[in-house]
Amino acid sequence: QKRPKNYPPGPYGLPIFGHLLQLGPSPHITLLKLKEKYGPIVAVDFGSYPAIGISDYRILREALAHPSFAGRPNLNVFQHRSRDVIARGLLFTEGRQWLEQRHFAIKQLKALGYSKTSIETTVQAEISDFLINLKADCNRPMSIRTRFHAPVLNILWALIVGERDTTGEAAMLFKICTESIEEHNGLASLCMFIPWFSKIFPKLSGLDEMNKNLGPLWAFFEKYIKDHQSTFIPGQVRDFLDAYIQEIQNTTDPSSSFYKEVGERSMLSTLLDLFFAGGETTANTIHWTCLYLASFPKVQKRLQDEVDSVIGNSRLPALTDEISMPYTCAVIQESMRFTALIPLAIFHSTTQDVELKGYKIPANTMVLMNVYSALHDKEYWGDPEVFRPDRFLDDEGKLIKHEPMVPFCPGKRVCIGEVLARNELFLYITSLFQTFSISTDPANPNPSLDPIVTWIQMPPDHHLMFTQRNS
Ligand code: HEM
Repeated sequence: QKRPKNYPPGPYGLPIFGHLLQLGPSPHITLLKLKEKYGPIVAVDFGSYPAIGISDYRILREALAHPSFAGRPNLNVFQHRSRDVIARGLLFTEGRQWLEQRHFAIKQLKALGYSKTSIETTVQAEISDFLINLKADCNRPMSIRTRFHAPVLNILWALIVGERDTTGEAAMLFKICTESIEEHNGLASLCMFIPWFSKIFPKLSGLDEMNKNLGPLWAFFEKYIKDHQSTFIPGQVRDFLDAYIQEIQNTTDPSSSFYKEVGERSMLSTLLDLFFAGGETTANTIHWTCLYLASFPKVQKRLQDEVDSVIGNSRLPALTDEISMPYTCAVIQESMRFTALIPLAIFHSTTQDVELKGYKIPANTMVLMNVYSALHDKEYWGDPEVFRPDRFLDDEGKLIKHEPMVPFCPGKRVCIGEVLARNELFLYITSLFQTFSISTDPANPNPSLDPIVTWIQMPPDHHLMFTQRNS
């Protein structure tokens, strides 16, 4: 692709690889370093894909709000995942297809109460079961690596297929998929961005295995889809899946993403999107918060004091408590800031030629929204590498809004699960620390807080000890 005259500056790259090797295992950190020499908008090539990285929260907000930056790159893994020649669903699509799937998902999830207090009872029931299970394992160091996945997925499951997944099969299948992404992370990015690499080395690249692992997950979803199709009564929508089936039945426009077979493929991909986007993210944020509070006992004690004085120990935490618990909210905010869970958001792409801060960026340029750079901006935060929830409170103890706080990427592609995630985080964190004190493993009292970087920043494996309070 020919670059326009005032394309953003950037370092020299290698033939074939572009800057993939230079960007290393933590591209968000490398982009921050490149910012010192080239400024906040820097050109880097991801193998065959020209890309720009944006590492300034003001420019990030401007780009995220602009429709020309709301595309997604057309990568082979997204097509494989959709079992089609183009990506389907809503997470990795753009244009009309994305808008249709996004509007539909938001409308239906709203109708099912996902952003309202009506989801509270479902979350509380899930948490109660989760706490009972945890009590059986308390007072000894244990790995919590995948502990939060099943309860978080169950909440989505209840919304989407109308029942809890009591078998734990969904959580297990997701675990296999995420572990294989983790295992093949480096090579997988080579075959994502240098497509012929995966054709020559399908085994080595890990793409084969990742696709193989998706098979049982697809089959699992298909079982539920078939079940719903055979019991669906038109006009009687029980859950998200029913609403989708109804939409497919009502669609007569052959160019719609809900039309017939395309509609069925879109349904499967949208389901996968909701579970991947909603499960891993929320479960890992709860995990990170437990790790931070075990590592910083004074913060934990202050949070527990607030839980004790506002909620006590004779009832379950409720969403109405949030307004009286600014310190707890500040801890959750700081946990999301400190973690920068999705450090480069999900790759964006320009949908047409566009100008940003005087630079010309052609259509189909991949855009790396460096969320990490905003959440760790040294000039703004002063001490971004310190875990300090008080930065979210003013002198009167009220919550402060900060412009660089963009963990959900406000703008055209803002996370559709933000409210659900925030509600879940509040209920999980308050319930956990109402019931338990969490400490580090005496054999490893200062566990590493360095993340394992894949598309998200995962907590390293370590052991924590849960001790029941007021027992
Ligand atoms: C702490 C939890 C969560 C975090 C930090 C988070 C963060 C994000 C981020 C950074 C994006 C990318 C936005 C962009 O591309 O600019 C995103 C997209 C998305 N999230 Fe979340 N998310 C969380 C929970 C959830 C939940 C619970 C759901 C389920 C309903 C969900 C569903 C989605 C979907 C479907 C998208 C794609 C939106 C689109 O491409 O238009 N997320 N999320």
